[in-house]
Amino acid sequence: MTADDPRGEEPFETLRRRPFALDLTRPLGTAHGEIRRREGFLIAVERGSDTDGAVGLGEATPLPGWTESREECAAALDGLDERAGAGAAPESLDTGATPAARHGVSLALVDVAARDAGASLAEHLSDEAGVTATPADAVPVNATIGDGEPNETAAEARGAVEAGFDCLKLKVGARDVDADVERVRAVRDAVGDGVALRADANGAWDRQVARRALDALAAFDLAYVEQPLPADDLNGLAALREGDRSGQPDDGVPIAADESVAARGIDAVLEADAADAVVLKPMALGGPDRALAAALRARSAGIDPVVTTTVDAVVARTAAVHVAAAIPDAAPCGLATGEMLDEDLAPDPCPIDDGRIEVPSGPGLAGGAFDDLRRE
Ligand SMILES: O=C(O)CCC(=O)c1ccccc1C(=O)O
Ligand SMILES: [Mg+2]
Repeated sequence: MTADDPRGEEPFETLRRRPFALDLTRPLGTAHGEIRRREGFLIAVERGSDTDGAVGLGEATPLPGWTESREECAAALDGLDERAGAGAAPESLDTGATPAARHGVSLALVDVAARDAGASLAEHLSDEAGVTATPADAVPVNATIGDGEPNETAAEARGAVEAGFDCLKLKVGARDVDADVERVRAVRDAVGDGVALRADANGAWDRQVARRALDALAAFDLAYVEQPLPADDLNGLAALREGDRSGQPDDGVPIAADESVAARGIDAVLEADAADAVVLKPMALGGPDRALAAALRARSAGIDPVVTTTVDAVVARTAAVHVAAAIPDAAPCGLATGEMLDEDLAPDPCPIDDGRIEVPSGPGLAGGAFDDLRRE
């Protein structure tokens, strides 16, 4: 949108929201219990006197543990109806307290702004963030494998590699360390050395157990262990990175922070030297703009950003693909979560092929792909 475009001055007067609930095909087993169902709100913003029907689309799909509850999200969105103009909404929503609500509204606004500019969301977000590199046409993704028995876990891993994934993320921490070590061993044996393996403990361990787990898992050449300690234990994460078995820096299993970033913020995680990689969930960080800003801060600190979802519906998943595309040379991202859902809000404009997702060229989220949702 250009400065002399009068539409740019016009507030978004209508903000609509529609609740949805989507079941997972089968529960995703994590150390925090099973994720079975995702409930959220589809958001649409529309200019008051628009004649061209420009509608921006967003999604707020809260997941307690990473974001506010559904009730808190609904209350935050309800509060907006009383304010003048949805355009000011992201600023009036508290990123820390209600990140999913802010995600929903800010995504809808950046979607319509990108559409006005004839740009893809990735192009628009990278322009706004001052990224000079052209967004990627495709992003590499990891397969996500939940908790299960060793043979089940290995079979899923083999299936993912056959489908073209060369990076797998396994949930750990739901059973004792020895059992998880057997699961990781079974997967490594099944897929061989050419596949990158990540493990996600979702904060299940204390410092002593985490040390033991990392020492035992060192044999399997893991790309990283995600959130081995509770979210708030930044000093514990830093200590795990320091005190590996060999005592040699850079010789231990790398550590990724996920819940810590949502709970404490990217700056605190970077300042504490708590991680080698950071897992960024736009839904938990208050929106695609905030997630990209966090990714760029991590990058400039020499820490790898990895964009993932909270098992969101298709609108938020597509937005997360654009965030990943805007990060120069992003590592494999946790964006292959659409297939976990039994049904979705619309057909997926981002199919996964050979471990990669092609980024929709736009405008906005995905050109006309969500036109039915915009009209509802
Ligand atoms: O990162 C991935 O591969 C998929 C996303 C994922 O694992 C996840 C999904 C929902 C809630 C939490 C998490 C997590 O990363 O801990
Ligand atoms: Mg995680």
